[in-house]
Amino acid sequence: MRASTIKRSLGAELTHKIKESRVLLVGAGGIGCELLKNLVLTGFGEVHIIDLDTIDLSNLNRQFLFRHEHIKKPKALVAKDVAHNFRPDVKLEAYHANIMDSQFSVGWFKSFNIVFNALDNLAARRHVNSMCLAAGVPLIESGTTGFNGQVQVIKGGETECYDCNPKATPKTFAICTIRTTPSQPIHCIVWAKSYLLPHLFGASEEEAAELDTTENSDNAQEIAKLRKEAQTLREVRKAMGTEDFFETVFKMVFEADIERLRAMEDAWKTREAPKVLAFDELLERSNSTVVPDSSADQRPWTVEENFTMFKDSLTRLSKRFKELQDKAAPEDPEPILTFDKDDEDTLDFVAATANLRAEAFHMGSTSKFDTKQMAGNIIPAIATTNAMTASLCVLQSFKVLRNDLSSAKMVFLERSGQRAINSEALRPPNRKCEVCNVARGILSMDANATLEDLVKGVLQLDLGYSEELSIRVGQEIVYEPDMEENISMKLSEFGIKHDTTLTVIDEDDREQDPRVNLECWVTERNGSVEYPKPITLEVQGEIPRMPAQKESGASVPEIADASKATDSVIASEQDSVETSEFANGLGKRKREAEDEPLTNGHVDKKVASGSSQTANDAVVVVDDDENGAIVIDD
Ligand SMILES: Nc1ncnc2c1ncn2[C@@H]1O[C@H](COP(=O)(O)OP(=O)(O)OP(=O)(O)O)[C@@H](O)[C@H]1O
Ligand SMILES: [Zn+2]
Repeated sequence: MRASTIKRSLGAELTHKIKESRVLLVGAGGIGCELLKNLVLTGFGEVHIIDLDTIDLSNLNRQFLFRHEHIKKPKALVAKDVAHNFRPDVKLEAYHANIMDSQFSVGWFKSFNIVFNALDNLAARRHVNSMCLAAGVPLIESGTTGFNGQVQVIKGGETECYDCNPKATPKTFAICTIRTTPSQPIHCIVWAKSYLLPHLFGASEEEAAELDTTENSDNAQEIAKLRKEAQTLREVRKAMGTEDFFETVFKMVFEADIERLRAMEDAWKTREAPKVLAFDELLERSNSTVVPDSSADQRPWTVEENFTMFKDSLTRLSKRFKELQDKAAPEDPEPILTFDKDDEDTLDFVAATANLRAEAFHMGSTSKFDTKQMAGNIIPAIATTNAMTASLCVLQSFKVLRNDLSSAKMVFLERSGQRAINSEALRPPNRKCEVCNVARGILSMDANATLEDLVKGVLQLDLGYSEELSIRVGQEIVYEPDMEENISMKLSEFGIKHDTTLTVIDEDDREQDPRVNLECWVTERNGSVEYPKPITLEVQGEIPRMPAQKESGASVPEIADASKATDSVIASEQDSVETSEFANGLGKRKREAEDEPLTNGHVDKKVASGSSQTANDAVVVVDDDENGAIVIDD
C-alpha cells in the first residue's frame, strides 16, 4: 500500500506512531508470515522477528513467505529477507532462537512498543505474556484452529492477561483403554505413538513420557502389568539391528501380547476378543506386496501393506537409532527417537503398527494422511483463517497505539454463527490471577549489595514488610525467615544480576491479608556513582493486598454467551480428537463475572442472534475411565 493511502485512511498521527514503533513478532509460522506482511505493508518502521524453527515442506501451503528452496532454513531469517523485498526501507531484525531463552530479558522486551504473539504452544504464550506484563508492553495474542480464530489485546494492569482465564487440560485416555480394550482407531494410534514407539526407541529406563503412572488402588494392577511389559520390550531392544528384530517385535506385540489379552476372559464378555495376527501367515501373504509409497497416503493400506510398512519403517528407525548410538560420546545422554508428525519414518511406523493393532481389534485401517492429523493432534490449519486473524491483530494494534483500549476488543472468528467475526469488550484483570495480580518494582543494586540490604534495609524498613517474607529467584527460594545464615551473602552469590527477576512473597497473614507477590526486575548500577543505600526499590503506588478467598459454594454467574462452552472438557458424540492449542491456549473465557468490562457498561458482545456458540468450539474428548491416563498433547 502506498504511504499516502495509508495516511489518508489512518490519519497522520497514527501513521506517524506506526512508523516510529518498534515491534516484536514472536513466531513466523502460519499467522506470523501473514502478520509480518501486514506489519511491513502498513508502514511499521521496525519489526523484530523471532522463531526457533526451520522451514518444513508441510509449511509451504500456507506460510506464503517460504518457497521450496527455503526448506530446512531458519523461518525467522527467511521471513525477514522475503518481507524486506516488500519494503526495503523498513528495519527488520531476525532471531533464530527460542523466545524463552534468558537473553530475551525483561529489559529487552521493554525496548518494544508492542508485541505480537503468533505462537503454537501454551508454554511460549505464557512466557511472553508474563514478560510483557513485567516489561509493561502491550501484547496482541492470537491463535487459530481450523476455521476458528481469536485475537486478545493484553495490557498489564488494564486488561485480562493470557492467564486470567483457566486453560483447557490436555486430552487424556485411560491406560486400560489404550492397553487392553481399544475401541476406536485413535486408541490404536495413541498406543503406537505413546507406547510402542517410545519403548523401542525412547530412553530405556523411562516409561513412555505420556504415561501417567500415578498409582491408585484401581490401577495398581494395570501399572504393574505395564511395567512388566516395558521390561520385556527393553529385552527385545537388544535384538535391534539383527535380521530377527522385526519378527521378534511383531511376535511380541501381535502374537504374545494379544494372546495375553485374550486370556482376560472377563474383558470379552460384552465385546469381541482381539484376534492374534500370525507372523508366518502374514509373511507369506505379503510376499509380493510392495511398501506403499506417497501416492497411497490418502487411502487405507491393506493388512499386507501395513505389514510391509511396519517392517520397512522399523528397519529405517533401527538404522537411525544405531547411527545415533554410534555417534554419541560416552558422556552424552542416551540417544532417543521421538514421534514427529513431519518425520516420515516415525509417521510410517505409527500408521502401520496402529493399523495392525486395529486389525487385531476388528477395526478398519486409517490412512496415513488421517493418522498424521490424529497423531499430530492437529486440525488442519487454514490459510484464510490465519490471514483474517493476522489482519484483526493489526486492527487491534491501532487501538493500542492510539491509547484507546476501551475500544479494543477480544475478537473471535467463527464459522457456524451467522457472522464470521464476533467481538467482546475487554475485561479488567482477574483479581485472582496469580500471573498478573502482582506488584512490580525496579530494584537497582550495587555490585556488593547483600540479602540483608534488601530484606532489612528495603523490604522491612522502607516498605513495611514483617519478618514473615520469602524471596524467590525462579523456582529457587533464596531467603526465608529460618534461612538467617544466608542474610549476609551478596545477592550476586545467588546469581542475582542485571536483568534477573526476583519475587518477594509476603507470608504474614496474622493481622491482615498478605500483600500480592512483588516481582522485582534487577538493574545493576554504575559503580562509579555513590548512592545513599546499596539497594533502592521503586514500586509504583502501594502494594495491593490479596483478595480474600470467597466462601465456597458461591454460585458462579455466566458472563456471556461465548463462555457457556466450558473451556476444559467438552464431551462430544464426535469421535474426533480435536485438541489443539486453540482449545488449550486461547479458549473461551470462564471466570466469575465480578468485574465490569473495560467499557464500564454492559458486555459489548456482538454475536448475531441464533448463532450457535457451542457448536464449533474445539472438541476435547476425555475418556471418563479414571484408571490412569495417557496424555496425547505434545
Ligand atoms: N518458544 C518459541 N520461540 C520461538 N518461536 C516459537 C516458539 N514456540 C513456537 N514457535 C514458533 O511459532 C510458530 C507457530 O506457527 P504455526 O502455528 O503455524 O506452527 P508450524 O509449526 O509452522 O505449523 P504446524 O504446527 O501446523 O506444522 C512456529 O513457526 C514455531 O516454530
Ligand atoms: Zn492475569
